[in-house]
Amino acid sequence: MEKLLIEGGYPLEGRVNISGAKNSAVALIPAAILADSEVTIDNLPQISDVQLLSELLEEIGGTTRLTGDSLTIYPENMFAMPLPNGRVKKLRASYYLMGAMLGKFKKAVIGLPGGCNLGPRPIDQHIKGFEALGARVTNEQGAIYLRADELRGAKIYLDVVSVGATINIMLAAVRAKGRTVIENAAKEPEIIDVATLLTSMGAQIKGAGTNVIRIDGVDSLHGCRHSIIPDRIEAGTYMIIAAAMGQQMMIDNVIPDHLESLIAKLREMGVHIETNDDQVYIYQTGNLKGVDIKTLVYPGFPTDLQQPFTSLLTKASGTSIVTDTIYNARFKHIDELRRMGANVKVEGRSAIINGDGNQLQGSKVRASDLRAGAALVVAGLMAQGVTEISGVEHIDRGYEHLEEKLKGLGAKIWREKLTADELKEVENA
Ligand SMILES: CC(=O)N[C@H]1[C@@H](OP(=O)(O)OP(=O)(O)OC[C@H]2O[C@@H](n3ccc(=O)[nH]c3=O)[C@H](O)[C@@H]2O)O[C@H](CO)[C@@H](O)[C@@H]1O
Ligand SMILES: C=C(OP(=O)(O)O)C(=O)O
Repeated sequence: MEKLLIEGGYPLEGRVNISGAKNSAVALIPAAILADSEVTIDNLPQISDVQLLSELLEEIGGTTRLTGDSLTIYPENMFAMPLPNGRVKKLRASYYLMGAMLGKFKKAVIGLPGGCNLGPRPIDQHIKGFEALGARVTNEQGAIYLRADELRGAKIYLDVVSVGATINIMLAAVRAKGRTVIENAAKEPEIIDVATLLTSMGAQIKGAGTNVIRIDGVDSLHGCRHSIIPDRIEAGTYMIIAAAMGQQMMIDNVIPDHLESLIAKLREMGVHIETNDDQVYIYQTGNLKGVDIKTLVYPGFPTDLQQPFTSLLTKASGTSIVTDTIYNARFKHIDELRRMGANVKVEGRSAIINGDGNQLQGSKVRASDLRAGAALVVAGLMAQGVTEISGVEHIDRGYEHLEEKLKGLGAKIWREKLTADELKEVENA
């Protein structure tokens, strides 16, 4: 196990290139199961979630070949191998194997997913969707068993706007007989990306990116080639880093429209931002003003940027209030920020940050989840002295070449193995 070390306080400058989106990649890879010939996915981020999913496709009989940032998936020999345990438990997006395998084989056994511990993360809407399509679904000792004689299109109203349920139902419905209508669907850009891949495979999907998606099932889907959209959460993280420590930073390979809510909030804080088709330029701003944020479904402020944004707010003047309406307990980073000297507390569903005159100090902290890790990286870059972040395996789930990218901007960041004592601490935690 490893830890990240950051010697903070250095101004950052230069360009950083954004990778393909984690939350697209992790749905596109399972989607390839539905094809009857090879699927190539370009602009793939090198992150551990992607590696785990490639291995899962191999477990079910597929072959994968990674060339640079392109993954070719050969689905011809895949079969409905039960996956009740093992890798499926190590990431959230393994739940997409349910929709894809149900669509292709009309059966699947998939262990309940892992992923970031953000409080309860039910999958009842996924199951409601599969059942509406005609599947029998049972939960047996922590694994979901799905079976259908045939899948039939249905009208499905999601009680909660869910990215995962919207994509999972699409994956199964593209092979159902007749029309499926998903109402109150999520509208995230990653949903459009998955619909684009499925359409290139021969699926009939209308309305992805709106709250009503119509899918007309087809008998078979073929291979194709698809390039993943840029990761708006990685881009947002670097924009936050630029606002915190950047003198002049150019962020390349971004779709600025995907980040309107963040851009608006950064401007409200006094950050200077210019955008063009696929770049965001941020330059030194001097004093930052505190702002309030409330996370919402897309196009609202993304919950996945709430944690790194909180770190930035420790530097802003006045009091800021951060409310997460998607995951109201997504505040595990707060105690760690306090360890670094931040004046921040959690009250109910909100974090209250008082940034006045507060200089963070390098400390030993632990990343409890992916974006808590990103928050601690932002804080470490801002802090005086050295910050040691353990729990790096969470960060590796979602940030490609983090140290290289930050070093390219002038950051002092490196990785070391945990000492024997630190390993013991982790084991006992
Ligand atoms: C792999 C992936 O893409 N992960 C993203 C996805 O997670 P994920 O797909 O798990 O998140 P959802 O959009 O499903 O969750 C949104 C809200 O709906 C609730 N809910 C969800 C499903 C369900 O069946 N029942 C239910 O009550 C959740 O508890 C949460 O409060 O969207 C989240 C919200 O943007 C992001 O934080 C994650 O990065
Ligand atoms: C919560 C996240 O990921 P996952 O849903 O994969 O746990 C995230 O990307 O911030």
